[in-house]
Formats: sequence, structure tokens, C-alpha cells
Amino acid sequence: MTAEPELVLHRDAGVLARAAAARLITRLVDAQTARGEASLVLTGGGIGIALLRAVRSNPALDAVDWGKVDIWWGDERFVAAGSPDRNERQAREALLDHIPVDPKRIFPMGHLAAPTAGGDVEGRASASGYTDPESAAAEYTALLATRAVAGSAVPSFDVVLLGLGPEGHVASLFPDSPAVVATEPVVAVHDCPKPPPERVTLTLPAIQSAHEVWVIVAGEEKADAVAASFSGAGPITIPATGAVGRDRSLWLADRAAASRLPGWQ
Ligand SMILES: O=C1O[C@H](COP(=O)(O)O)[C@@H](O)[C@H](O)[C@H]1O
Repeated sequence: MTAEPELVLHRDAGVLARAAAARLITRLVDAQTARGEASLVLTGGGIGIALLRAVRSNPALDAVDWGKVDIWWGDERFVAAGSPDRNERQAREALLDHIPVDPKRIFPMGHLAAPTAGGDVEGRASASGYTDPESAAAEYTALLATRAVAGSAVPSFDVVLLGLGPEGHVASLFPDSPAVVATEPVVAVHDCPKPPPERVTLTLPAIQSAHEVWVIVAGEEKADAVAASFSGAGPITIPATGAVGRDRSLWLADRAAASRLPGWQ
């Protein structure tokens, strides 16, 4: 069972980030009240990182027991560990470096191996990185399996956060790409139309196993993608239409992003 998408509008990107942050804190507190812990999947992207900054400055930040939150990523740019392009690095700078998370509960996707002094790349799959995104995807699949719930290949995510690209991508699932129809939980992406070209991503089945999936979107440049996502298109042409959770599928948008949705201006 999946939940029908619900749309919640906010005035502008700043209000959206703060309101989504408050909503996320509440959701994590609720999960911890029910189970003693929570499981969260982060996104990259402008509004996704703005949301994390807003969590950091929210007065209720300490209501969450951050030491009991598992932190995963929905996608990652397959670049060197310290690259500013890494969604992981951006999330750490925006939030994770500033709250008492348990380092053992932070699960970044693998990065590109650093070249050795001789110019070669280090071992294919090691703590220092990977030579190809397939190896990083395989490692993440295995990591997810270590926390998976019975009958599933992945953990019971409480919330999956997703940004939206102007052509309708979520995570690194781009229109008409092999990843958007993949059935394994994590795959490598090559020739990505948005740089950097190599990425690692959760697939739609992994995303759809979550209790709640939230698409967070701001800006007029996303208005066509939002309209297309509510037009009856399918996930191959508009991957965001596959962003649905088991209990809740939430679209959190600012007015500019929703400006081409009939009836929502
Ligand atoms: O490349 C990516 O893009 C999307 C959307 O980013 P935005 O800056 O246009 O909001 C993001 O959700 C994804 O995680 C990221 O890798």
C-alpha cells in the first residue's frame, strides 16, 4: 500500500525550510516515542540543505535524541571524500557536525577513491573509497541490509527526504534512465545529465518502503516539474511521481514552485 500524495504550500523558500524543519523534528520525536529510535534519509540540493540548516536553528532541536537517529542518504555524488559536491559534506556542515549524533549511526554512501602517490587508485572497495560507483552501490546495499527489517532489503525508514530537479528527478533517478526502473535497493548512475555525471542512488522500491516520503521543492524553476508530477505522468518520464511512502506521501512546496499547478496559485 502507498499513500496518495498530499501537497502543503508555504509562502516562500525560507518559510518552507523552517516549517519542514519543525515538521521533521516532530516526526522524529514521534518515531522515538514509539520505538526508541528513528531512521531518516537525507537529500542533497538547495532546499534540502536549507532544511537541515533550519533544523539546526530550530528551538526544538534538542527534543530529538540525535544519538538514536540512523542517518542515511537517498543519493550521493560519486566524487572524492572531501569534495564540496558531496551531499554528505553539505549535510555535515549544515547540521550533522553541530548535533550529538552517534557517528556509528551515520551511513554515508561511498566516495571515489583518492589517487595514491604513484597516480594509481587505491583498492577497489576499501575504507578509503571506491574506483567505481557500482562498488559503492553494492557496499550501500550491504550496509542497508545490516539494518533491514524482516522481509525487506532496507531498514524501516521513518522519513525519506527528497529534492526535485527541474526535469522531475528525485534522488539521482533521472527521467528515462536505467536507474528509474531498477529493482535492487541501490544502483550506480552514469552519464547523469546534471553534473557530476557519476552518482549512487536509492531506487524507487527502496524509497517506497519508507513510512513517509517528503518531496521538498522551492522556486519557480521547479514549477513545470511540480505540475508534471501532478499531471498523471509515470515515474519513467517524471521519477518524482514514484516518490510515495507507505503511510504518507507529502509534497512540501513554496508558492513559486506550485505556481503552475491548476488551483494552487
Ligand atoms: O543533484 C541533486 O539534485 C537534487 C535537487 O537539487 P536542487 O538543488 O535542484 O534542489 C537533489 O535532491 C539531489 O539529492 C542531488 O544529488
